[in-house]
Amino acid sequence: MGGMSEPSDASARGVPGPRTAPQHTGPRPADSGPQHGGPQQGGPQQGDGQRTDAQPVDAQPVDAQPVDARDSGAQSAERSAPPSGGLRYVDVTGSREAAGRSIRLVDMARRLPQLVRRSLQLAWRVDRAATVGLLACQSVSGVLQAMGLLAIGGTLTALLAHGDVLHRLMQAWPSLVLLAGAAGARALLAITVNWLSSRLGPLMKREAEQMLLDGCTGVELCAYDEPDFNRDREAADRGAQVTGDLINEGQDLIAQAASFLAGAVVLAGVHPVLLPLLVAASLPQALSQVSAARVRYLANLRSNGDNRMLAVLRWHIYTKDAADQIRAGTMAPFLSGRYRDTVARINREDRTAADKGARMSLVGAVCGGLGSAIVWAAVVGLLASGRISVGHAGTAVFALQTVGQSVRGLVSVGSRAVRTGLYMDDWTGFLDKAGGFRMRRGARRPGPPRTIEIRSLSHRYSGKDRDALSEVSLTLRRGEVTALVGFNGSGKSTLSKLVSGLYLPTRGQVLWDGLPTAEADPQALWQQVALVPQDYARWPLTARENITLGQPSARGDTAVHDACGAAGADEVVARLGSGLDTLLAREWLNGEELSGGQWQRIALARAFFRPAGLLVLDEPTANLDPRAEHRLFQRLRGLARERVVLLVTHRITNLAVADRIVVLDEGRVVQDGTYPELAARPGLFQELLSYQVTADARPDAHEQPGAHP
Ligand SMILES: Nc1ncnc2c1ncn2[C@@H]1O[C@H](COP(=O)(O)OP(=O)(O)OP(=O)(O)O)[C@@H](O)[C@H]1O
Repeated sequence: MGGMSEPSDASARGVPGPRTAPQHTGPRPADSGPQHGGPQQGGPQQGDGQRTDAQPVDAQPVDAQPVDARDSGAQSAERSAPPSGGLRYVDVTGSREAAGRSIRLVDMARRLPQLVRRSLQLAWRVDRAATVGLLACQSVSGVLQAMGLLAIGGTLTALLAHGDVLHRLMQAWPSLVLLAGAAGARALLAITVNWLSSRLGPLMKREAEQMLLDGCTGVELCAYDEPDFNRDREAADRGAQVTGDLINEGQDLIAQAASFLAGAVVLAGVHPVLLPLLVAASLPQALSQVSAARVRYLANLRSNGDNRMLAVLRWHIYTKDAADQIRAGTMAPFLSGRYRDTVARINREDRTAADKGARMSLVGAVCGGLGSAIVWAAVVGLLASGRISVGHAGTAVFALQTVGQSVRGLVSVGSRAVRTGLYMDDWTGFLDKAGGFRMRRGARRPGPPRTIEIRSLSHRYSGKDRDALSEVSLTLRRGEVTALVGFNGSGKSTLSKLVSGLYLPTRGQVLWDGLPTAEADPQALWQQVALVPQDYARWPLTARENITLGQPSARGDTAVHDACGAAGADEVVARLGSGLDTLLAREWLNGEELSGGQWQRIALARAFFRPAGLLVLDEPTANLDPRAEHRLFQRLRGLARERVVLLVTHRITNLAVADRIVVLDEGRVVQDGTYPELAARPGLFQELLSYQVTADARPDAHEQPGAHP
């Protein structure tokens, strides 16, 4: 832990990113609210992904994959972007580009009702009263707008009629009262709509996040080995964050549509030719707006790889994790240079898009101006030919303005809503997809295992062309410590995860007292698992919570102290300012930082605290000092008395504690026996032993480097 780690690809993108990071040392974008050590860069509004009203359609992120993972379907424009020193991100499916190209007027018209429905569904789920209130306010507001426009007509007709001024004013006053009343009521309704929307937006966002979290915790662990799953999960996280915007956009759309309808009804009443004429005249401008939005969107899409690269660079430049290495390695000029080159490419892309968008807007504005001139000419023509009265002409002026504004508003809000809808698609798509990985195992609840039988087990990770484990058969027993040894990549951790039921075997079985892990209730099974993985979590929680994992024992702190004693973590806790109540987080989070070895002791205490029938220790002493390591191995035998213990370690000399040693090589069991047996038998174990003994015993091991010739 604590080494240089890259941000997740979503944290690297220029859009609202995920807030998920398993450990407080891990990277995460800055939009994640209270952070525990993640990057302060990036965040939700980076680079081209800035979501502003002024820029209605922005970047859709592409999906981070190493460049060689690109498939033939990747037709993304990112291919043409110059690589950023080898590593770059590509859209493996090209789906985002396709989605971007689909921003057309007709697609918008098709998608908008769907989006409004979707936003209302989610709103209904979180707050029915507010949803009903919103809809009611919008409907009433639309009706009032139509009444207001009609009242304008009545007022103008009365004021422009023949007769004395007093009489005309007397005729006009009911319409004037209606006009003022409608305007006042609409203003009040607008405030209410605003209030209800701001109440609903955050609720919807949190609900969407909650649904996503539930979706994620309920999937098989193997899902995380699927590139598609990871890509979709991060995209979904961004989608969850924009769900709150959808209510505002949905409301804007409803308001604009109501305003359009009100104006249209009034305009149609003035003269039937005016409405179609106005809509036809507004079309070129609407088309140019949508085209300009598409150009910006696609340009942002082309820069996405570079934007992600910027976030990766920022992460490494900003954070403490790499700060020492940047200094000691004098890397700052190199990293800044790469950052500057990447920024220059993005700027070029932005400028081209801005120029093209401006040209399109200009053409649209000219066409719009011509269209308006035709409509106004029609009004004048109708008035001159006596087909409409002066009062009607006045009404037409206001209605024309209303309809024109709402058409422009519909297009502008529509393109924003369509963009939000694309993000939302990622969210809903993921929730559906998570179903594909959702845990569907049996319902039988295993107790503490007496034996765990691994029967002809093979396992292959997704996308790999060879098995990580092949035809492994062995039996683990309660009261025994079984050690797994072998070279890096020989399959030790994989086997420990299969034994723990975290993975299900591709072939063969893991049987807990005869019950296959695939048929056991996973939650009940994991109640019986105490696991210290190689990369254990450093939860930004109190020391107590770090040990109990939020599941305290009936024995209270006594059980916690016992576990600490067994793990050597009692010394760590004793030095903490507030003992078990100390927050184990970085100082800027008001916590206390621990060293790597101190963390490892806490992780061990966590496992020893758990009343589980299987204890799995994967490299449990990698960070421990020799004394702590020695003590741990001394205690292991006692711990094994009531448990099945599986130990993965490279510390061969400490293996004497194990009842049985299983040697793995390239996913196969090549040796199996006690320490004395294996030490005496030629084979891989002897070889491993010889390296360690030789390294420790080498006379030159303790000499000064300068003493060598
Ligand atoms: N999540 C994964 N997805 C794909 N391949 C994986 C994954 N985890 C491990 N592997 C592959 O499976 C093989 C076995 O890995 P495993 O982690 O089990 O080895 P190990 O013996 O524990 O290694 P080490 O001693 O380095 O910890 C390796 O080739 C590794 O690349």
